[in-house]
Amino acid sequence: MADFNTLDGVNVAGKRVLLRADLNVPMKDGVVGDTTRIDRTVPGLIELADAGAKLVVITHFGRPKGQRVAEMSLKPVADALAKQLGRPVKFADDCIGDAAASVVNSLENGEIALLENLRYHAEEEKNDPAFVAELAKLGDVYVNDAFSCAHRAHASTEGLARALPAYAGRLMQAELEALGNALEAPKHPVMAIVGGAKISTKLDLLGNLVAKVDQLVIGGGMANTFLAAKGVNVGKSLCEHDLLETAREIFKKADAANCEIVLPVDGLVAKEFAANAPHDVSDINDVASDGMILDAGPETIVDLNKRLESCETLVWNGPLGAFEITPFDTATVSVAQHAAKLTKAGKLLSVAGGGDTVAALRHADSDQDFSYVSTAGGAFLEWLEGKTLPGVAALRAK
Ligand SMILES: Nc1ncnc2c1ncn2[C@@H]1O[C@H](COP(=O)(O)OP(=O)(O)O)[C@@H](O)[C@H]1O
Ligand SMILES: O=C(OP(=O)(O)O)[C@H](O)COP(=O)(O)O
Repeated sequence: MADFNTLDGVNVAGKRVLLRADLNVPMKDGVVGDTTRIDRTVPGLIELADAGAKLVVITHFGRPKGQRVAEMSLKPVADALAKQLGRPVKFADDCIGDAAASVVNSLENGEIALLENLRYHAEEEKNDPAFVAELAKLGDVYVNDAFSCAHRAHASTEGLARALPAYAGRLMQAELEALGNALEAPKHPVMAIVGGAKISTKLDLLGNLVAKVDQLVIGGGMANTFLAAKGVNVGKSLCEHDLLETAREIFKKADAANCEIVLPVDGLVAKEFAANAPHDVSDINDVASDGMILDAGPETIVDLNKRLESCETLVWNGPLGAFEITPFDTATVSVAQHAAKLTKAGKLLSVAGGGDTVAALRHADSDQDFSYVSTAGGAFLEWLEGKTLPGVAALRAK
């Protein structure tokens, strides 16, 4: 039995259900680029709406840092959500105050509304009690269906669970069950691939992850900080130069835990971040000082695919390159397809997660063949570390 409150047996008819979803989806030119997070949220919303709830969906989008950044409005997401639901979605252009209240008050049983980006208010990430109270006014019960945000102790993921009767949504429940089944006692050797661009928020967790896995492949933008920590010149590549000491600590922890850290040996280097930008294959020690490493190179790809063949389990968060722009999707696509092939042949258990990682696997046409694809990236890695996730802890039976 789950050690958190689920929706089983909860009567939501006529109640205002404040549901925290994660609709932080990849967006391209103002249009949702990958609907996985929406698709996975929809069945839980339909269950609640059909049970007669007045459903108020709240989510963040991007990192606007408390500002009303127009490109981070949820309006296009409301349209995509309505399309996937096959039902109308009312939209309020603020998540608190009169704008939110008037939309919520207009809901009939079974109707659905989406409120504007929670992170337009800096108080959201601060888990500010007054902001929690403002949000709590909009609901009779709270449902957290955002497993991919459960590693954040924010107002909408943690504070609200303390302010209202609180339950795990169906997606949250399914994610925890599926990850538990797949990875509670993973078969070794275990390889983790961690790439992507959220370096500062993911770097710390790598220090614990090295104790759980046999090989840690660091790729994408994340790799550059580790390469720089080893004295490699990464030119103008995405790199957090103030985190080099943290990266060095992780090398030490990996050594102590007998975990091999695998870094790229070559890269595709371009002078601009653009599709089809002129680029060279460069040895990792010869990156031009005005160049950016936008993908792993061919030698690295061969090495990673070979390593995968002697692994039993793969966990993956974060693409190996800027996969949205060709040809910098090459490494991600190749490794995804190889892992999918090994999984299909019954030789590998593969679990991947993260908003962009899922989009990358779809782009590689490999998502169907992975053993499990989670909507979560950072939260999934923190769960794997064995950390208590604040968003889950707050749902524990009280
Ligand atoms: N070498 C790189 N340089 C710049 N950006 C990169 C690089 N490698 C990957 N990225 C970017 O990382 C982003 C995904 O990172 P992240 O958000 O951490 O993944 P996820 O959403 O799956 O957790 C993608 O937009 C991709 O373009
Ligand atoms: O996309 C998300 O996480 P992920 O990149 O780890 O998959 C979540 O929406 C959390 O977003 P955040 O990392 O800005 O808190």
